[in-house]
Amino acid sequence: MSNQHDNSPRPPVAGPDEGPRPPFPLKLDGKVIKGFGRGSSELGIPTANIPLSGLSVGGHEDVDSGVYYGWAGLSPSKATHQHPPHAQSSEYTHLSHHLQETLSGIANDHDANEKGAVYPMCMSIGWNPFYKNTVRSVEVHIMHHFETDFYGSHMNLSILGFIRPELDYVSKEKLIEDIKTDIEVSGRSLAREPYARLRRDPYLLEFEGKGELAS
Ligand SMILES: Cc1cc2nc3c(=O)[nH]c(=O)nc-3n(C[C@H](O)[C@H](O)[C@H](O)COP(=O)(O)O)c2cc1C
Ligand SMILES: Nc1ncnc2c1ncn2[C@@H]1O[C@H](COP(=O)(O)OP(=O)(O)O)[C@@H](O)[C@H]1O
Repeated sequence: MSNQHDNSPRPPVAGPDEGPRPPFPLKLDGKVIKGFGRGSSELGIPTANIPLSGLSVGGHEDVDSGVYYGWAGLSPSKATHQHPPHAQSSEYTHLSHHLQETLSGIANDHDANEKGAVYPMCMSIGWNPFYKNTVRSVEVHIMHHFETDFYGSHMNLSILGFIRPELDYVSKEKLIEDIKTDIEVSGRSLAREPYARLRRDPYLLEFEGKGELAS
């Protein structure tokens, strides 16, 4: 965690091409709560926060801090109804045109319906050393453009791979640059068939009885 960002080139994908290797998929879920309000305003990259208790649900308190990728299921809300993920390839945020096309190619009718919606995501678990947070947080950037926020929605996460440890940065610009690279790496990693297929995991749209995990 005390690692400092350097300028070495980053690998284009993370995790084996054959598919997720244990402990992945890691599953965790929780209600979307308010974070520190920096994601959108300071970084231009909104991140949906879920309580850290979401981690203990699956017995993953010991999960390493760092950046991960996978699929996120969101319970039905105004946000998920307005823009189903397969509506337009350009709805994917911060991704090159080619990757937008690839990811929209693996979207299907199961992705957004009255049960909710499934999206590609890139997330950080940790202390945000750049901001010197004193509590650990779970922050998820969904690679989709939403017209409204979705606080209060339930989010089911299937984490399929680890990208990198948390780093400290000399500037906000360097942090943003690395998060954008994380998003590209996530898109490329998820587009591989063994990972793309897990978008249809029924768990992602199971929300019944999960309200008690919300606080
Ligand atoms: C993909 C991704 C990677 C991140 N990597 C780091 C990191 O290496 N170091 C760090 O201090 N914060 C990292 N962050 C966390 C940001 O600092 C955090 O999202 C920002 O503080 C917004 O927080 P807020 O939504 O609680 O306001 C990352 C966030 C995301 C989404
Ligand atoms: N693509 C997206 N990914 C994640 N959250 C998003 C996205 N688009 C809109 N949001 C909304 O923005 C909120 C996060 O905004 P942010 O500025 O990071 O504030 P805070 O950290 O205070 O919650 C999320 O909780 C969600 O409701």
